[in-house]
Amino acid sequence: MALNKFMHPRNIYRTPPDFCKLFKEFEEFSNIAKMDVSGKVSIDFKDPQALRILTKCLLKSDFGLDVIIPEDRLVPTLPLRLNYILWIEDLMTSIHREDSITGLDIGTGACAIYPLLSAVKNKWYMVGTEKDEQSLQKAVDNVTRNNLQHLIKLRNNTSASLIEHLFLDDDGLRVDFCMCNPPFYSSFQDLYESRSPARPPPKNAFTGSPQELITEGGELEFCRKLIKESEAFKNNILIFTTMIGHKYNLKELILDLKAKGIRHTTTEFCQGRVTRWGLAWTYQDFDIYNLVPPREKSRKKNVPVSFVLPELSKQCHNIENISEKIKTMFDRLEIQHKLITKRRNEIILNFTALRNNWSNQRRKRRFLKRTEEDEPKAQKVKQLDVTNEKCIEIDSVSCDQTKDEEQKSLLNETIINTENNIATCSLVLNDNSKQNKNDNENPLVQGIIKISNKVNQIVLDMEYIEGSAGKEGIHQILQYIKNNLK
Ligand SMILES: C[S@@+](CC[C@H](N)C(=O)[O-])C[C@H]1O[C@@H](n2cnc3c(N)ncnc32)[C@H](O)[C@@H]1O
Repeated sequence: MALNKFMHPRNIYRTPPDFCKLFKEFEEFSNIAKMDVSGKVSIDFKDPQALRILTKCLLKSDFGLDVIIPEDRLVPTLPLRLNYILWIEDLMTSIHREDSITGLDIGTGACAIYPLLSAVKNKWYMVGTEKDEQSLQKAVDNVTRNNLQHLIKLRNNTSASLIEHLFLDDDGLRVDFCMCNPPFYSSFQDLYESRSPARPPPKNAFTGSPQELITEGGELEFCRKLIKESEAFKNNILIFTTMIGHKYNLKELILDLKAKGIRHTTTEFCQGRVTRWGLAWTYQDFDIYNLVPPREKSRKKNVPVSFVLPELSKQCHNIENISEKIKTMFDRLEIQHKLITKRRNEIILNFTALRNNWSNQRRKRRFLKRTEEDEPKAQKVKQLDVTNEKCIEIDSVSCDQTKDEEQKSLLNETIINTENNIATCSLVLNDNSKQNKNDNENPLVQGIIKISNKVNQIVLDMEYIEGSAGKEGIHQILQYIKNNLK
């Protein structure tokens, strides 16, 4: 399930870009795109050049920006960049900062993408820092080409600090916010290992230079350093923010802030099938958590799917017994579960599935039967089952997206491929192996199951909380329960 609907409500890319329009408008785009007989336009998301041109054309058509994206640097994903800027807009509005806003972008990259978008979209004054001289030079060129020097100042950072260097020359410098998209990885090995060898190669192109992707200690240490430095400049920057690529790092950083009693809030940046997180903290008297609450909260208002359980036998038809049966099924499926509430008329469990063990049960049973009937032949079949696991799973996953939607959804997630996280590179629509294996720490499905007694009926309510399989995962697990409840 694509996450586009969870994009920031003001993100223009909630409506996927019109490829036909780009095809007509930009010769460059028409050179890398294909138009089929029905007039549908598609591009090869595996081709970094295609991604670069797509992003360049979108920057031009949607923001009037003329940007050169160097071939050896990241192609910035626009849906994600916008999600971050829109969240900062919300933070600024919440503290009544509306005019003459100044922001700081730490590690602005060769496109100076955040300063450029912030300047044209919001007329914010932006300071961008960069430690890679080549990227800095390209960034300066991009700012000059767009005549935005009056709003954007770029600074070389030759120091080991993240923000301290800015205040050494000018301790009176005041900015409303800082933002940052840190390099994710601590080493080439970290970058390489973030992708499990068990997974097929990513479907989308990967771009980015080592200096953009790697930093000592990875993003966790980078952000910790920023938090530490922020203490010394608590009155120079009203709200500190950073983007985070891994949820487990977000959790660690929240613990750090909590331990220091620093006010903070978080958000999710959803685009395509990839989620990133935003963390903001302040030393000012702003209750930012309540002013701009974490977005996950609103997502939890998912409508549960309900099912009235058929009565199997009078003695067994009670919520305790049903809950025990479901727990046994969850154990069999390696779905972790925990009792949340037990009342006279309801039992509530939460559950987390890290891998899909519920699909193709019939097929698996058939294989098993054949194994019993014909041992040597079955050995071969079993082998096939393992190697073709992905193909088999693909059959089982109901995919309600048309090819058209696939292309659109790819736009948002591809781009993530061009970002710094290879681990999520393969989260493309067609890659249903994700439905089966989840090499990240992200759950495949996380939900809540409520078994309740309602007017002599036992009702099962299942609610989706999060997970890469989306609500479809909940429907599949419910189907498994229906099929196996005896
Ligand atoms: C993941 S890239 C992000 C680039 C751009 N902001 C974007 O979102 O596309 C991280 C950038 O931070 C820069 N960087 C790393 N450490 C830095 C530091 N201490 N000061 C300034 N820039 C730094 C890198 O050179 C790289 O360009």
